[in-house]
Amino acid sequence: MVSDCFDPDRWTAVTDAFNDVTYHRADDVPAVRVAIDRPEVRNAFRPKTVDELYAALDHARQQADVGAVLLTGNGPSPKDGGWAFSAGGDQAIRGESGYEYHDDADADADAAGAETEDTELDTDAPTVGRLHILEVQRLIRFMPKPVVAVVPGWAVGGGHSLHVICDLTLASEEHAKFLQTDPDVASFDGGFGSAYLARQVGQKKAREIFFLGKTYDAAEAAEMGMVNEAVPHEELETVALGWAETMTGKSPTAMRMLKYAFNLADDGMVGQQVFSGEATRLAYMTDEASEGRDAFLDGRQPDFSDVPWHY
Ligand SMILES: CC(C)(COP(=O)(O)OP(=O)(O)OC[C@H]1O[C@@H](n2cnc3c(N)ncnc32)[C@H](O)[C@@H]1OP(=O)(O)O)[C@@H](O)C(=O)NCCC(=O)NCCSC(=O)CCC(=O)c1ccccc1C(=O)O
Repeated sequence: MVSDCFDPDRWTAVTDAFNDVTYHRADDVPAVRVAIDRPEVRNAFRPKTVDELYAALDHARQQADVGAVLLTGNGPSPKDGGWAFSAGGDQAIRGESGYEYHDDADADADAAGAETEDTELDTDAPTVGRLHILEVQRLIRFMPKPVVAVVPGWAVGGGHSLHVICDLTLASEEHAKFLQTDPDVASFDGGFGSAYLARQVGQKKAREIFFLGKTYDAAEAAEMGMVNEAVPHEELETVALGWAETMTGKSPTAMRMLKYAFNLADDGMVGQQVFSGEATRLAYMTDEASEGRDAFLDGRQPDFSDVPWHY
C-alpha cells in the first residue's frame, strides 16, 4: 500500500525504481503525485530521497501533457501511526559538510539515482555531504506548472520550507502540523523557507515561526496565509486531485505566465529571465519571428513592414 490517503484506482506508477519516493500519474487528470516514502522517520529526507525527489519532479517538469504536480508524504508510520509531509533533513546522517550518503544502499546507481532521464555522464556517489534540497526548491519554483503541497501531517524544518516553496498548500484538518525547528538543530533556511514565508504570513509572524518555534495546526496555518485550505484528512487527496483537475483545465500558457509573474518581483534578474524566456517563446510563435528567421536563412533583409506596432 502506498499510503492510507492514496486511492489506487486513480493512479498508475510512473516508475518503481525509487526507494524513498513514490511517483504516480493520475489516470483521468493530467497530473502527477510525488511522495516521500519514509513514514517511519516522519518522511525526513536523506540525500537519496532528495535525488529521487529531484528526478521525479524534473521528469514531471518535462512532460508536456502534465499540468500539475501534487507533492506529499506517504503514511501513516508503521511504527506509531503518525503522519508527516516531511520532517526535513534526516538528522541521523547529517555530517559536517551536509547530509551524507551513508551506506551502499544510498550510494547505489549514480549520484542522482535519476534513472528516469538519459544521461551520458555517470557520476559516482558523492563523498561529501549535500544540502541539495535547495535544488529541489528551485526546481519547484521555476517549473512551468503549479506544484501543490498536500500536507497529511508534520511539515517541519526543511519539510516546512518545502511546503512554503510550493504554489499552493492543502492540509489535513486533523493531522497537519507546521513547525520550524531549524534554529534548534543549528540549521537555517535563509532563502525561500524564511524570506518567502515572510511574504506569505508577514514579517512578525515569520519571525515568530522561526524564533519561537511554535506548532500550528492546519486551521491556524490557513488563517495566517501559508496554507490555502484545511480539509478533512480522508478527503485530502481527493480534494488535491480536484484542484489539479481545475488547474489543468485552464490555459497552459496563462498558467505558466501567471506563475512566473507571481515569482518575478521576488526573484530579481532570474525571475525576469524566466518570465522573459516564456515571452520569447510566445514571440517565436508569430509570423514576425518566422520572417526574421526566414530572412536570415534566405540571406535577405527581413521585411517587417506588415507588422503592426501594437499599443
Ligand atoms: C517531526 C517531529 C515534530 C515529530 O514528532 P513526533 O510525532 O513526536 O515523532 P518522533 O517520535 O519525534 O519521530 C518519529 C520517528 O521519526 C524520527 N525523525 C523525525 N524527524 C526526523 C529527522 N528530521 N531526522 C531523522 N529522524 C527523524 C524520530 O527520530 C523517530 O524515530 P524513532 O526511531 O521512532 O525514534 C519530531 O520528530 C521532530 O522534531 N523531528 C526533527 C525535526 C527537525 O529538526 N528537522 C530538521 C530541521 S533542519 C532541516 O530540515 C534541514 C534544513 C535544510 O533542508 C536545509 C537548510 C538550509 C540549507 C540547506 C538545507 C538542505 O538542503 O538540507
